[in-house]
Amino acid sequence: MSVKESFEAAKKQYEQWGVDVEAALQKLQQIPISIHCWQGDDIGGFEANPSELSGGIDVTGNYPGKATTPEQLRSDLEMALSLIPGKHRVNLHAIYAETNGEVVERDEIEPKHFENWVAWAKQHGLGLDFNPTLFSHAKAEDGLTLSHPDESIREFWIKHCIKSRKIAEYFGKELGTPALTNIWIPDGYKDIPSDRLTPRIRLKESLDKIYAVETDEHYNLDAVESKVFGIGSESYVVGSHEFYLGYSLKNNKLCLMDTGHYHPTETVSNKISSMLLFSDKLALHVSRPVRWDSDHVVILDDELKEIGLEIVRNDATDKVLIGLDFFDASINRVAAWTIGTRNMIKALLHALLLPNAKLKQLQEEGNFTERLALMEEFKTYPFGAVWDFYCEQMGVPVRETWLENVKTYEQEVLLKR
Ligand SMILES: C[C@H](O)[C@H](O)[C@@H](O)C(=O)CO
Ligand SMILES: [Mn+2]
Repeated sequence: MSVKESFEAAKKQYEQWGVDVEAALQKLQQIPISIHCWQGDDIGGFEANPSELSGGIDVTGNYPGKATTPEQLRSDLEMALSLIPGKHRVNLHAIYAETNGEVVERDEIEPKHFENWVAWAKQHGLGLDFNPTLFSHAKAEDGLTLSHPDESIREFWIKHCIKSRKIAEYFGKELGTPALTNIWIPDGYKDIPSDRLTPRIRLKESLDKIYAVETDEHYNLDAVESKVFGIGSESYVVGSHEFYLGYSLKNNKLCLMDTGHYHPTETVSNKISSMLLFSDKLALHVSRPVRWDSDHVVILDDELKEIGLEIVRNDATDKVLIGLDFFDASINRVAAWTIGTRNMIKALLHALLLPNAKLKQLQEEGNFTERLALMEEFKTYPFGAVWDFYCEQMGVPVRETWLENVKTYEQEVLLKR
């Protein structure tokens, strides 16, 4: 059976339950995923005076072919994007500035250092998102930045964040789609703090100063990302979930939830509906924590499907800005992007193909038997046939055939670096 024939047969099965498969595919095309550039070079960046990766995050593995120049990174991203159905976004960090070998301090970065990225994004019809980089730097060596007791250090990072928001605003203006500027800081303590409040007061004051500088919301949206612990901040993180949830609600910012930043049995999927009741938008970093915030490549597991469902059945595809955040250097990095991003899209498609209205109705009626029966039976509906058709229709390889493209690219490009 051809991909189209399998699709037609699958479509009939879904249609029996009132699922409009064509409409689902249309909708799916309109959901952008923000693909993080840092999977391609193990969060190295291109600064003229680079520092070792710090901030309590870690990339393990030594797979050959890592991108070491902006051109290589863009070429690798192009390769991955050619294997991923749909039009997406690329998420940059400040350390990906291009300064022609000149040392430009982080508090001095300008839009001109990202002109090549913008030209490239225009060429490929991509949106861009942005992150100030408050780690891998001498002024973050003790693990404190915006909450640092030393005012001059705080001021340095405040300026860096303001400059970053201006760069994102430039992205938004140039590309016609607002950029999300996400602030994540590593600040915290290894051991039990004697004062949890004072660093949080300082963080709040620093954020207030950053956001006192206005940007146009047509071009830049602001997000803040919390964390539960990191390497070296096991006992206390200044920017906890409660801190940023409170801050974002009070100050009309987006709360960004990273799926690796919560306690092991705490799920982000269960938070989305509550948060959307009190906030127009929220943002995600979809990752896969294995025992800790290990940032493994995203797989199509139950939690990913549940996240897709919460976005789709709550009609929140325009309200939840989906970004990815994983970095695995033990496998081919182009494959890592491809696997993780395709899985995120699969989770959304899976959700779009469920009879969500019917399932909601069963719950309202208290018919939990039928609710469970249908939810379980739909797990073996021919979702794969619809996914294959979507890939074919969008002009990207069907099923695992994309692996051949990656292997050829590895031989011809990556292994020659
Ligand atoms: C590189 C990212 O900004 C970083 O991973 C951050 O988003 C994070 O999740 C830290 O744990
Ligand atoms: Mn993250």
